[in-house]
Amino acid sequence: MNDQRFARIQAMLALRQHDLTVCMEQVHKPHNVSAVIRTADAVGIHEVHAVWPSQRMRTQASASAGSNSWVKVVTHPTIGDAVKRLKQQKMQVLATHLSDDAVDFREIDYTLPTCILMGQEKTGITAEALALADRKIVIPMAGMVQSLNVSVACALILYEAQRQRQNAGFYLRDYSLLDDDEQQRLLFEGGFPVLARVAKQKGLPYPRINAQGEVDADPSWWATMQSTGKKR
Ligand SMILES: C[S@@+](CC[C@H](N)C(=O)[O-])C[C@H]1O[C@@H](n2cnc3c(N)ncnc32)[C@H](O)[C@@H]1O
Repeated sequence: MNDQRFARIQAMLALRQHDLTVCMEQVHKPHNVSAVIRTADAVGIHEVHAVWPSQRMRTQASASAGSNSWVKVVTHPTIGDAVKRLKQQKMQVLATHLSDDAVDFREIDYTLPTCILMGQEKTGITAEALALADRKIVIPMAGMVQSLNVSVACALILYEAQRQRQNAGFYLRDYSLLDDDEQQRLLFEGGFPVLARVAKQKGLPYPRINAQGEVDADPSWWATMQSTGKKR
């Protein structure tokens, strides 16, 4: 890949906040899912979670502006599975909830490993999610409507987290805290999208990207990439 692209992806990797995430509980409108993913990318979130009964989540390309390829979406069959995994990662799990006993979202310390649970468009957060969460948070409302759009609410909270993390120096790193395999995946898929697509189709492992931003693969890997797969 060219030097500029390589430098840009490396800079993005260094700013990724490995311990900040969002979990969408049955958020089902594609434009909302895509808008959440787009905001996640903008604040440097590398992985978001979704409770979704089927594996495939529908997103809307125009609302995500390409951010889908940079943000990994991990789906879970139940909220219990999702929260279990997040707690294994030592995250504080914050449920967004429109209730009197929820705390103002600006009172939270987002420099701690944090997951924000967002609820379904119509029905909101489930009772099960509320029971599993560590705290409930709310964005104060002073108008006539009861709630905000889910992606708007998510953006407000994520940018408060971004503000706190920026003040704490979390966006000043020049090295990435993501694990090496994940950095390599993003460098290959972002730097060589056509090769990545072919490698995926052929079931080939991704090669390493070297310090110059080049594909470091042996001749047999290239030969398999170029083969048509047809028998002669
Ligand atoms: C349209 S709201 C759902 C409204 C639903 N009737 C309820 O009572 O929760 C969809 C989601 O957006 C988020 N949300 C919207 N407004 C919010 C607010 N003022 N504070 C916190 N979260 C909010 C929550 O995640 C909520 O579950």
